[in-house]
Amino acid sequence: MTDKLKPLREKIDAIDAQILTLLNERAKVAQEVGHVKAETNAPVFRPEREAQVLRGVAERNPGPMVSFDVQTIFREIMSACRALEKRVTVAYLGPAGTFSEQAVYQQFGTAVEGLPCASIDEVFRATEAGTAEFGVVPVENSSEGAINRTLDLMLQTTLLISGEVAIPVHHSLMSKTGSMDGVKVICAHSQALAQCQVWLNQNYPNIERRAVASNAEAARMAGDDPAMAAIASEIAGTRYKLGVVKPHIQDDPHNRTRFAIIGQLQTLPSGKDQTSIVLAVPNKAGAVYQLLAPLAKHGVSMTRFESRPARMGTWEYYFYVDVEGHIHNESVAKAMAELKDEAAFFKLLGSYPVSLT
Ligand SMILES: C=C(O[C@@H]1C=C(C(=O)O)C=C[C@H]1O)C(=O)O
Repeated sequence: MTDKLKPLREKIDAIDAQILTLLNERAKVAQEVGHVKAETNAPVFRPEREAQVLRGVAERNPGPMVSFDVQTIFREIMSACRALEKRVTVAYLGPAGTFSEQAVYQQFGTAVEGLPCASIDEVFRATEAGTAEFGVVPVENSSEGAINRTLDLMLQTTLLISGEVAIPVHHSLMSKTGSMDGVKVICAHSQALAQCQVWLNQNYPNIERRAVASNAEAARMAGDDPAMAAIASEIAGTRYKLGVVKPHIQDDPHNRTRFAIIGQLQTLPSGKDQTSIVLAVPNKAGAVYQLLAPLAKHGVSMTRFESRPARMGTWEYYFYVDVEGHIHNESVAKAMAELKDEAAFFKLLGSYPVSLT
């Protein structure tokens, strides 16, 4: 056995030596890119370029490595290279261990400076103030729909959407002891409680459910108090030394949350992009139908349509619309210009690469 392994391990050692040399060659070029950018004060993080690199390695991947894993590795390589130019600071809904933190790493890799914030409002404030160059905020969940606070803040902010990232959301029931003996309350963010309600009704209908600021906060509380259980990610559970009572209790096994990367950056076209806008229409018959006509006219596909009450005491709405393509594409630009003319209110939220996952 050892005789057979020895030459194979020598092969791996030789390949690793080559990988190491190549990684550092790449890192040196990234440093040069950093110097060029510093001369012109150009942005360090370029989401469109990173999306192209990640799509490219998946397209060219000959296997046997699966493309998802190749992309994970290249994301980390780019993250480390980028950190040699400058370590980007990213605000997110904390504390550490939340799905928002996972979304940060999914987009930026782990060579970033995370800035955990107490609320979605604070993520916007920290990014607007420049304390963080980017913020990561939840936009919608596949089971529960829009994250209304984010949509409302998008309306007011001067920031743009620079990118998006979707992550699978798996909730686990956890407690200090790993059992439900003596547990009086199950804590989680209200969204997580909603995403697990069928399972909770079937399994623990008589235990009180309490909504807290975040799942990670619930995990922290459960770590302090054996009478509390938490619904959170297992990452958060590990952080607060919880035992798993039952993994993956979310009602939808494909539960996902989409996050927006917000910042000052207007991302350039990557070749596979999306544009987000907010609109309001005059209060008259057929207005919404008419409003969307420019999309059909210019062959622009709509991928999302969400409404929010305008909260001005009347039955008026803001419409959050995502379309395929970048504002620098002629058809999208023309459709947007016409929409803007027609609408009672129009705001471009940004154009950015479609998320890989
Ligand atoms: C090297 C660059 O800077 C960053 C790092 C990248 C990389 O390592 O490939 C890609 C884009 C940027 O976020 C670049 O802009 O090309």
